[in-house]
Amino acid sequence: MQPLQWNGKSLLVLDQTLLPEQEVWDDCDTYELVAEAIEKMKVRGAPAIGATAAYGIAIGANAPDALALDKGPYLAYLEAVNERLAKTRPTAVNLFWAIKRMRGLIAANTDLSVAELGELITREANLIAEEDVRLNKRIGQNGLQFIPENARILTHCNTGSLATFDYGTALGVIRAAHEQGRVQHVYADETRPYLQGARLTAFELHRDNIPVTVVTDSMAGYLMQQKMVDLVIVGADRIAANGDAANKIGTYSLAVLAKHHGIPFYVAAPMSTLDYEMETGDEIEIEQRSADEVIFIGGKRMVPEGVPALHPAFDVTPHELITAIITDQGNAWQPNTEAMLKLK
Ligand SMILES: CSC[C@@H](O)[C@@H](O)C(=O)COP(=O)(O)O
Repeated sequence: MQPLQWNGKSLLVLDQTLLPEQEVWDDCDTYELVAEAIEKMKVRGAPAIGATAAYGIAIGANAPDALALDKGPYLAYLEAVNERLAKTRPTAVNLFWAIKRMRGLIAANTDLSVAELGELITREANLIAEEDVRLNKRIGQNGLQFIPENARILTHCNTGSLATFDYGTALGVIRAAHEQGRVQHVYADETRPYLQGARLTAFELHRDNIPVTVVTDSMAGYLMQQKMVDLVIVGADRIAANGDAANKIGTYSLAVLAKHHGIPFYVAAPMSTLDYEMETGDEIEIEQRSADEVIFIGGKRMVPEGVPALHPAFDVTPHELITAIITDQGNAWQPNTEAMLKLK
């Protein structure tokens, strides 16, 4: 199930905060509405955020008021659109990758008319979305070698169709392995506090008839101890030049547990998630979200009044804990700076 639908003028965004109970599509016809959809996590997952931002820029670039501007003010306005979208979420580098790509396109085509630029930007957004699906399928194929027959797989957060334009990254590998009959079972961590695993991964896999069981995040160690897991595979929001990988909070704990139990731990991501400008994961900004997202579940208070809560939305898994990074360009086995450079 794709999380976005482009109708040529506006972007329909499937509100993932309401899944699995309700399937509500928001019609975002201004770039501000697109920015808010990313901020409120109606659309989430690194590649999906990148594609959404690209469409946000296309919507901004083709707004009637904008098309009425002269070239100079139009270019300045486009930069304001880019800046607004860049402020939505800090950790997933795909957002900044998409904006950088649009900036480059605009800079290389300033000789075009305002209307032509608007059209060019829309075509680029469509290209980014289409490319995403193609790259995810390649990630799926590149990851197949790591999935044994009858694999019992543990995954975290949601890295599927809903987190991309379609197919998925880590879930793309699982999908590809399932197509070959290799998947015995998938355990989906519920992924507190947003429950992307329980609400979204379980929703997607169940719909696609891939056997899935939801476990709470704290059950992972038990599962590994009971020899119920053959491998762990997760996605990433930003991977530094040395292979350190930022992903949904709780990923690091899984990697430590996997190491302790001698279970391979894989990270799957498109090349647009690799940030060679950051030498190590220490440089990655971790989004700090509202404590209320931890304190309340479904509107019900879970923490006594007056007690604070923390909500770092991501953590960084050091490269030493990662067995291989799987990308559309190939895989980095036991990733380090040298292995990561070979992918570039
Ligand atoms: C293919 S998605 C990879 C990551 O973006 C995913 O694992 C993740 O951490 C998503 O976080 P989210 O906060 O739901 O946007």
